[in-house]
Amino acid sequence: MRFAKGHGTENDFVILPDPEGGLDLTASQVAALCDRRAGIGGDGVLRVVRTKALGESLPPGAESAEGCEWFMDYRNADGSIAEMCGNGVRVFARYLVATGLVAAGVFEVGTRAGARRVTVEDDGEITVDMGPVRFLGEGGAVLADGPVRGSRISVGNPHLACAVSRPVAEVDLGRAPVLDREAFPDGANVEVYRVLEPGTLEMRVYERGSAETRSCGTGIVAAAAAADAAAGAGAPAVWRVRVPGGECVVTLDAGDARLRGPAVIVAEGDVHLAK
Ligand SMILES: N[C@@H](CCC[C@H](N)C(=O)O)C(=O)O
Repeated sequence: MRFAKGHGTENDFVILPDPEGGLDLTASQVAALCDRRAGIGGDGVLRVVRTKALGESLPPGAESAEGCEWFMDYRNADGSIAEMCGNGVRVFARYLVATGLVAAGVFEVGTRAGARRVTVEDDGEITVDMGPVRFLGEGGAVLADGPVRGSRISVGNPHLACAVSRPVAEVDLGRAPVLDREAFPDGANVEVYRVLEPGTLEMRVYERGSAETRSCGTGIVAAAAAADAAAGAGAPAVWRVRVPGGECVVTLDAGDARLRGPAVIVAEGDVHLAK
């Protein structure tokens, strides 16, 4: 099977072109592909499929994806399915353009959270209109080195964005955060962030289904939105978010968010899928 490998601020993905939807990708095949020793290695898999060829109906709320030519079938490294992946959409868009499947400019990508508009910027960076950012109240988690509290936020997928007062490098994300199952029935991605100056923050994330990653687009948006809300009147609305893998820019606009940053394809080849 052909594959490509790409990343957005070092959130890395195995890309599987399956335009006509013939591939019945199992969770164990995804986990084998994402294995960093026995496989290609990645935080997730992006299956590139025509929306018309999808062998499944779209979840409620994702109807707007029906009009998109291309659908990002996103899987976490453990094989679980997630509604949205902000860096994944940017890498997916880069792949579509690099392979000539779509002309550069502005186009839409279908996801399980609905259609997402993508802009290929003149400098090569990719901006995604991430849709609405929904605040769902407060929540908490227990990390390896203690409890944290923050905002429960949906960016299509669930997040808990927690402000911390120490450098994020000092937070122990070596173990899966323990979440309150009632507040997070589907689990959550947990971000720890610290505002460095108005409009700039640093963030690390423990992703549902993928453990700690070096960046997470939806998590970057969730952290920026939480910081912006905490800043109150006169908040910057544009946030530079530094993550271990680089930096992205989030623009918050009337409840919606745009995410801008680099996305690159680094390899392509053939891979044997596990049985
Ligand atoms: N890395 C992604 C988020 C991927 C999905 C997440 N792990 C989940 O299960 O919700 C991003 O860039 O947004």
